[in-house]
Amino acid sequence: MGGIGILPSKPEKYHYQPYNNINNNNILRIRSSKFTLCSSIFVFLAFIIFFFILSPSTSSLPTKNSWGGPEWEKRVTKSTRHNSPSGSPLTVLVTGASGFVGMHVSLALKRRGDGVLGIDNFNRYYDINLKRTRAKVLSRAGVFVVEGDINDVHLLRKLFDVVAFTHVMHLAAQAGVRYAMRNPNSYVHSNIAGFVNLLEVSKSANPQPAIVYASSSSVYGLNSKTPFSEKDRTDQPASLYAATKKAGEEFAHTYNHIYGLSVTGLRFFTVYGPWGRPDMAVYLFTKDILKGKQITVFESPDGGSVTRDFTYIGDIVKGCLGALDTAKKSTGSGGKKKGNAQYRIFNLGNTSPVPVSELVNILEKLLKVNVKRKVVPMPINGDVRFTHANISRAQRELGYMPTTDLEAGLKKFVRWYLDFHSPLKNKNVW
Ligand SMILES: O=C(O)[C@H]1O[C@H](OP(=O)(O)OP(=O)(O)OC[C@H]2O[C@@H](n3ccc(=O)[nH]c3=O)[C@H](O)[C@@H]2O)[C@H](O)[C@@H](O)[C@@H]1O
Repeated sequence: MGGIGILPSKPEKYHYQPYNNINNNNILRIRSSKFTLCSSIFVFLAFIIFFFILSPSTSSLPTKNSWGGPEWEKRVTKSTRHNSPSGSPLTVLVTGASGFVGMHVSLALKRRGDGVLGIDNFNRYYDINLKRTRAKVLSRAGVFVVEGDINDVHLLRKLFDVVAFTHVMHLAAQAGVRYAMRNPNSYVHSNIAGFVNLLEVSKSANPQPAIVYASSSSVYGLNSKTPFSEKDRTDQPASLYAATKKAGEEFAHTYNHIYGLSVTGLRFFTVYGPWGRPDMAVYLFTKDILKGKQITVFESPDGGSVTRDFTYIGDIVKGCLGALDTAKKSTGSGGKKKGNAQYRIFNLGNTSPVPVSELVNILEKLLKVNVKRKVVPMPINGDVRFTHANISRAQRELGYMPTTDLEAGLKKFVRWYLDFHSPLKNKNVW
């Protein structure tokens, strides 16, 4: 893992001691300071080993990092080459490229001829094999995914030295609403520190890229006005995850204001589909239903159903591309603002909330298995009762129009799931 804590957290005072002032007393002091230095190094190493290797709170951090060298640079440059017969192709850095949304967006960009480079830390929050396989699919399409962390300032600077990115599609995050109570630090690390690091490097780049970043429907928290509009309150987060996503939005605004970075935030509403995340309900339920295991379905504290505005990945990809294509250039360069820059935020949802119980009914029908379900009150872990997107702003400004209803989208998911997990499948074909 490279680069954790590379940006200084505390200012330090520099003590200068001239070389020619060294006498015998000083030698004794130097010896004792050597001892202090050695013990400090030992304590420091013990700290590093505990926090970055052994500590369970950082177990989702990547375990290896490898980048640099002429071959690596060649691959970076090749991946960002355009292949577009017309128009003005983009050069996009996609963070979290081996994630669910990251893989789909990277592929879509590459297929239409844009230059795309991915970065992903391949952490172990969920099945690493799924992430590696997504990276293989990308590699076959000509997208190189650099293995590294967005907290690594040296790596990010190097990437901006090698490539003049026009856009950053920032999708890297510690995802999952419920896991945030178990491991809050990993959310702060990725969703706040990592994002700020990326904004820092982007604002200093010349040219500055336009930033499009993933936010979440969870920022609406306890808002009860439906459908959720971008103008509604987002200052009542119900989960630690939501709080870090909201913080990300605030940092994006600050960098837009101070440095002239063009920023666009996309609030995704429970995205599902092929290559989806194993920690999410659609994947989780499918896996357990097929194993004949009982699934747990949450209901609201008053006994009502919990509903979500489930949004199909194909629709989300169109929204992401719409945001990239309409993003205006940043106005600053090399860390200096030269004028006001574009600042936008959009809901990307499906505008038709479905109760989770209905999601289970559809899966039951598609999988042809009688579902054993246990209905329990929603745990107090930050889940919200319902989400429902008002998408008129995205429709107007991005041409965003979701076209996949839950049943059609689940059909595609199930087909992929069965294929991906088929014991007959030769894994090398991915
Ligand atoms: O749209 C969003 O903002 C968020 O959507 C999802 O969060 P969530 O809506 O909780 O998605 P799932 O984990 O797929 O859960 C969907 C629904 O199933 C319910 N569920 C989940 C798991 C379970 O065992 N039982 C159960 O009833 C949840 O309460 C929720 O209502 C993602 O995990 C977040 O990363 C994302 O930011």
